[in-house]
Amino acid sequence: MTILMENGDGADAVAKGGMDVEVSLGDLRKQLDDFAKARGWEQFHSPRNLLLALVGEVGELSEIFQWKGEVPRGLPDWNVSEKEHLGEELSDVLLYLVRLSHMCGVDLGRAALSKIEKNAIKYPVGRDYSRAAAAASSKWSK
Ligand SMILES: Nc1ccn([C@H]2C[C@H](O)[C@@H](COP(=O)(O)OP(=O)(O)OP(=O)(O)O)O2)c(=O)n1
Repeated sequence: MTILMENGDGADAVAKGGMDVEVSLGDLRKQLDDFAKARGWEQFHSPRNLLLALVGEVGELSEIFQWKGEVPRGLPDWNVSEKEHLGEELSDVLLYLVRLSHMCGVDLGRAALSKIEKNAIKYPVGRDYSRAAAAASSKWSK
């Protein structure tokens, strides 16, 4: 599975013709493998440890938004340093997720594509999703 990494100001950079770098989950998995091997950290990268590290990073990500109230898409009022910090925490979450999946023997790209297909079946196009609460409930259509 390939994801697009945006250099610069996220969605704005793309709109302004900023450079995109293509990165595959496989690339990240391999780099994380090399990173852990080089430091003798494989012994610490058990599924449970990685899950706890992932949750910790989700906490750090949440702290960035904590007490700010709702923020508009694209975060137009955030400065470069705030966006850089956000990018770092998002990356920590992604990297631990990729590593955790690998250590659990799950092909994350394949699993994600399959889940998107299941989501599309569960939430078919054309239904009334105007009530957000209804769209979030798995029982709403039964
Ligand atoms: N045993 C470890 C420790 C770190 N990392 C990598 C994955 C994360 O991308 C990043 C996390 O590093 P830190 O634990 O230093 O966390 P932060 O970067 O968030 O630093 P801080 O908590 O000081 O803000 O390093 C790793 O793979 N295995």
